[in-house]
Amino acid sequence: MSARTVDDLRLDDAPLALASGLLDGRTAIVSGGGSGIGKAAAWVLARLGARVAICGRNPERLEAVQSAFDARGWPILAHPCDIRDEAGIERLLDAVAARFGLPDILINNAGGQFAQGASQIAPKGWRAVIETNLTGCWLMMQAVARRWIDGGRGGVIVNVTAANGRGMPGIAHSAAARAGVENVTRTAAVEWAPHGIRINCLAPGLVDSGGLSVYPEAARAAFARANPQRATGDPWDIAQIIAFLASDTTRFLTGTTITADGGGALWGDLWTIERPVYFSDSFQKAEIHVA
Ligand SMILES: CCCCCCCCC/C=C/C(=O)SCCNC(=O)CCNC(=O)[C@H](O)C(C)(C)COP(=O)(O)OP(=O)(O)OC[C@H]1O[C@@H](n2cnc3c(N)ncnc32)[C@H](O)[C@@H]1OP(=O)(O)O
Ligand SMILES: NC(=O)C1=CN([C@@H]2O[C@H](COP(=O)(O)OP(=O)(O)OC[C@H]3O[C@@H](n4cnc5c(N)ncnc54)[C@H](OP(=O)(O)O)[C@@H]3O)[C@@H](O)[C@H]2O)C=CC1
Repeated sequence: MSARTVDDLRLDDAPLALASGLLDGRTAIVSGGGSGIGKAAAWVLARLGARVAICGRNPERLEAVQSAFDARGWPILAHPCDIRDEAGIERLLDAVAARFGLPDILINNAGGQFAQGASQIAPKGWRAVIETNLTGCWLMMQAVARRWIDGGRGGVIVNVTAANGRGMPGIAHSAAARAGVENVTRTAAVEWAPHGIRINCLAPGLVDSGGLSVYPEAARAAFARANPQRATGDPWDIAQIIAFLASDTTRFLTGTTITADGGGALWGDLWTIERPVYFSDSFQKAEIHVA
């Protein structure tokens, strides 16, 4: 696991931070479990003993993970679902209930965005990202929490957001959505604590998953230099922290956000679109055009 690329992932062999068997008897739902961070999370949770249900829009990706789990004898449910569709979420939860019973863990990982300057984003694009990264995440957490509350039992939610503390130049819609998820997490952590529901966020910095292919080549080339470690993380790094947050090891942790970004919140200049000349090393102040 030293080379931090998704191609090098050895999901079966990479060392686990937590004791195997820690999640024996638990059921976890992982949204976006067919690829990248969600797929790695599904693997970690299964290796720790959990039964796993994965969802996403693309059935082929889910089926590939299902086949891999079947080959290992790990219980899995692969159920296509768009997290923006509340009726679809109810069907997902019904399918999980029929197969495994009420889930114990929700990993709210599905999400994505496109890179575009803030002044250029069309209303439809803004709504698509907010619907996915904020509303979709919310619909999932509310639907699962309702079932826990109705069932008189608690559970654990991990919301995967993105490191947004210094803003996210080039993805303003996602920055707004992720900040919203982090705040509703703090709110729900208080409101749902009486029901034994714990909820936290994990905010990754740049992680070398297939999802990065949507960014311009020039921006991608600079990603690995945009933090003090001068490296991207890999999905396994993030998956281990997801499992940590999902386990009873963190039973005293709720309403918080863990940032895993190689120190990018402290140092580094990240652009998901082409870096404006204003921010280049060669920029001279006289170049500023003041009307
Ligand atoms: C220091 C700091 C550390 C910060 C460190 C953190 C950095 C974070 C880096 C994050 C990395 C990742 O998340 S990597 C993983 C990300 N994976 C992805 O992003 C892939 C998934 N992305 C998506 O699925 C899409 O982006 C998303 C829009 C959300 C999906 O929605 P839909 O399928 O409904 O959307 P579409 O139908 O495709 O498009 C809807 C509209 O959105 C707009 N739109 C869509 N794609 C567009 C594009 N490329 N360019 C312009 N506009 C676009 C158009 O208006 C579209 O309308 P029309 O014009 O009518 O078509
Ligand atoms: N890689 C990175 O550098 C970072 C990633 N993140 C976030 O981490 C999460 C995982 O990303 P990553 O693994 O890197 O990238 P991927 O693109 O591989 O993963 C995104 C997953 O979300 C699913 N998804 C997207 N939209 C929906 C939807 N509307 N309904 C259901 N599923 C959906 C996708 O499946 P499908 O397309 O089949 O629906 C896919 O499996 C995302 O929320 C991402 O934004 C945050 C910070 C940095």
